[in-house]
Amino acid sequence: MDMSSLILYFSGTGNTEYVAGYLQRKLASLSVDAHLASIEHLKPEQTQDFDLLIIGFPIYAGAPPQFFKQYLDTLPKVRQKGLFVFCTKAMFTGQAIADVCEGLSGKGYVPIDYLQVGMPGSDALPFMSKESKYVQKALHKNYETMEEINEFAQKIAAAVNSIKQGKRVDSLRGKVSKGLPVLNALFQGIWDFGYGFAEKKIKPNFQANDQCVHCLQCVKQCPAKNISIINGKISFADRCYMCMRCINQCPQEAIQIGKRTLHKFRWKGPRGDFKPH
Ligand SMILES: Cc1cc2nc3c(=O)[nH]c(=O)nc-3n(C[C@H](O)[C@H](O)[C@H](O)COP(=O)(O)O)c2cc1C
Repeated sequence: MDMSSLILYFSGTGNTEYVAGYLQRKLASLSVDAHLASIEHLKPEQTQDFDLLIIGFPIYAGAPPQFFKQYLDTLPKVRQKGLFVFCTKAMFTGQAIADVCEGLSGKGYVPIDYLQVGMPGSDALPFMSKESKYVQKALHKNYETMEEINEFAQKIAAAVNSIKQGKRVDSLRGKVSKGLPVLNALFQGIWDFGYGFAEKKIKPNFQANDQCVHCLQCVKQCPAKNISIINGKISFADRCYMCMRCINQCPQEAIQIGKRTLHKFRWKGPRGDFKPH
C-alpha cells in the first residue's frame, strides 16, 4: 500500500519551520516522502489528501497557540489516521501535546508518538541585548545535528513501514504522558499569570518608529492580518497572536514593543534566513 504523509506546522519566528524542514529531510533519508506545509498556506480540507499527519507548533503560555487549535478544530473527521505531534519550546510545555492529541483523537486521528524540541525563546529574544549570553547561545547552538529529531524520524518511518505492511493504525496508538496533575496545575497557574501580565504589557505597545520605510513586509507577513496602513502609518489592530514575527522580520528593525526592544536582538530562525512567505 502507498502512503502519503503531511508535516503541517505553524512558525512565528522560524524555529518550528526549521524543525519541520529538518524532519522532512531526515524522513526523506529514510525513504519516507513527506509534504511540508504551513497552516497559513493549506486549507483544512486539503489535509484529507494525506494518510499520515505530523503536526508541529510553538508553545505559547504552556499551551498550543489558540489560533493553531482553532485551525485544528476545523480539520475534517477521518477514520483511523496516524498522528505524530511535535512542539518547539523554550522551557515549559504544559499539557500542550496531550491537549492537541485529545482534540485530534476526537476527529478520528490515532496519536502514535510525540516530541518536544528545546529552541531559543521567541518571546524573550527581541528584549535581549545583542551581546547577551542568551542571544550568543541561540546563535551558536548546533542546529545541524539534532539527535532527538533523528530518533523521532526513525519512529515515524517505522510506523509508516508497519502501516504499509498492513498493520492496523490503532495497534500503534501511543500514550501521551500527562505528568503529575497537582504539579501541572501549579506550574500552569504561574505560567498563565505571568503570560497574562506580559500580554497586557506587550499587545497594545507594538508600534513602527521613524526607521520605517513603508516596505509593508509586516503587513504581508502578519499571520493574524493585524497590521495595516492607516493614514500613511503602520497600525496594529487587536487581533495580534503575539507570534513576534513582525518585530523580528522588519528589515529596518523599526517595529518596537514600547521602548524595551530598541536596539535589541532580532531573531530570524536557526539559520538566520527565516522568510515566512
Ligand atoms: C507569546 C509566546 C509565548 C511563549 N510561551 C512559551 C511557554 O509557555 N513555554 C515555552 O517553553 N516557550 C514559550 N515560548 C517560546 C516559543 O515556544 C519557542 O521559542 C518556539 O520555538 C517558537 O517557535 P517559532 O519560532 O516557530 O515561532 C513562547 C513564545 C511566545 C512568542
